[in-house]
Amino acid sequence: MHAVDDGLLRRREAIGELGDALRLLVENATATEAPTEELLRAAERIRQAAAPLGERVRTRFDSATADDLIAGVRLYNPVTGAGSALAPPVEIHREGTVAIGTCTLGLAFEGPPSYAHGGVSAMLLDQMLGYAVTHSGNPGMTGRLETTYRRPVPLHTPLRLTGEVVGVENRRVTATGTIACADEPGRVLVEATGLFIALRAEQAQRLFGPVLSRRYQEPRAG
Ligand SMILES: CCCCCCCCCCCCCC(=O)SCCNC(=O)CCNC(=O)[C@H](O)C(C)(C)COP(=O)(O)OP(=O)(O)OC[C@H]1O[C@@H](n2cnc3c(N)ncnc32)[C@H](O)[C@@H]1OP(=O)(O)O
Repeated sequence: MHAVDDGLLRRREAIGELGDALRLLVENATATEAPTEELLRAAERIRQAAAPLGERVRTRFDSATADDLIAGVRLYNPVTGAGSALAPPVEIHREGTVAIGTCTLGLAFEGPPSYAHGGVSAMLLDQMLGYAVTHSGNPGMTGRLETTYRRPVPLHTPLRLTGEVVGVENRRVTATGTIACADEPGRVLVEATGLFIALRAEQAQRLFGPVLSRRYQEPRAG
């Protein structure tokens, strides 16, 4: 169990506030039919708001200070992260061995008119399967993801997602998942089967060693 001090808690709440504001901005900017001049004024105001946030930033090799990689706290995950403008965000909990996710997709996720983009559905399912795989105690990276689109996924409609591990064979973990409307969970819209590969120690070190050692071994410049 990791202790979370008040400062960190407050920062995480602030990141969630900013994420909410960004998601509202993205949805309104996608849905807007405001006059053209208003679009130009908004663009200028948004650039002004973005500037101070860009004054002190991290590189791809620095995890966010509010994250906890060991405990799996990832505030900018593009599917679940409270701080991500890209995330619906999906809320995930577990019911037995099954991961259950809930979200509603806005117009920013549109592919075919009024329905979700197929790549968005694949991203959500990759996350659901990855979550189930991680919590099964056999974490790995996605090696293959096969997605079957049975029916289009409606926007502005509460969705129910699932993810579940169905097989473990040495370093290969197979998981399946679904997307359905929350009010009709038995009617599958999209389903996926994924193969996740547990990393060898040497692979994990090569891929994630630099980020982990910068975060957990080297003192950070204040
Ligand atoms: C508490 C925390 C909670 C937090 C929750 C977090 C949720 C996280 C959610 C995250 C969700 C998002 C998740 C993401 O988005 S993960 C990001 C997307 N995935 C990647 O970027 C992975 C890129 N690929 C690689 O890095 C390597 O190819 C990997 C590591 C996957 C395998 O490495 P490598 O290529 O060196 O393989 P190996 O030599 O070790 O072979 C191992 C075994 O696997 C078999 N094999 C390999 N590839 C495939 C394949 N494609 N199909 C079929 N089989 C395959 C292979 O034959 C061998 O089998 P066997 O001969 O032993 O039988």
